Amino acid sequence: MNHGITEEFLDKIYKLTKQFFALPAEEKQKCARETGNIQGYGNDMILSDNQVLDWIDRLFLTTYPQDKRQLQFWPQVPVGFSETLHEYTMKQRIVTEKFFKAMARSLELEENCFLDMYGENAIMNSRFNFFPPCPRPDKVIGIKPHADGSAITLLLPDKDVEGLQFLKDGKWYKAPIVPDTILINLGDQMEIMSNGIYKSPVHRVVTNREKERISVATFCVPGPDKEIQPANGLVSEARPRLYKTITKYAELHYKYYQQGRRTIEAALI
Ligand SMILES: O=C(O)CCC(=O)C(=O)O
Ligand SMILES: [Fe+2]
Repeated sequence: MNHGITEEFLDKIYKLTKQFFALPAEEKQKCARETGNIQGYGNDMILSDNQVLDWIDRLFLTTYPQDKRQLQFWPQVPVGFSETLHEYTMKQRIVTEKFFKAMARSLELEENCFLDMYGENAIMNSRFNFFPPCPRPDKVIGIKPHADGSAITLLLPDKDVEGLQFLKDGKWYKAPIVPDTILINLGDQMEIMSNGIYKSPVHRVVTNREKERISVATFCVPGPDKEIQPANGLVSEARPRLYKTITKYAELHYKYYQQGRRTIEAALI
């Protein structure tokens, strides 16, 4: 996609992410998540005793709106990390707006139709993922199968190491590596707004024995005050409404994810 973010800039994010995860543990711990808080650095959150943990370390930061930032979790090292993340966030805002408008036009809807539902108070969360080499890739997964709970996700997958796979017709397909490209993944809330015309794909990340892998996913989530529902123009007798009106979907999503269930089922009429 022609997103107006240069390859050099994406490369900078890629390098800073690698540098952050390469820091000694005690340095990363300065950004450590506190119990009950999703923001910060840590491994997979534990919600139940029988949960199978994902093979992953991550740094999760709310980047937008700016007053939702918890800057105590933003790394001081590597130098430039926080400034670059701020810059990336502002660039991503522009991409998001263009994308929602293009999606509306593609369905012959009024241009701001999705953007209005997404809202002025929409939230952006950036998750920096690190998958260490895994001695048992046959047994352990990096991120369990899921569809994103966002409206859309801007994803920067690793430039060199594969791992991301998409499910189609019961089979897993590898996402090809395309360096310095933002992959826009549709989340469940886009599926709902489009009344199921666009689907949020199920995907997972597999581990490998030799190489570490990183990725940066920015989840673009409608404002907590917003009601998300199929756009009026996409509901007709021929195509009845498929989804309920939902709010705060992202909160529900995490619980469903850890139980290995698809959240979208909760939204189906
Ligand atoms: O690591 C990747 O390529 C995908 C990450 C992902 O699916 C997620 O963070 O939701
Ligand atoms: Fe995902």
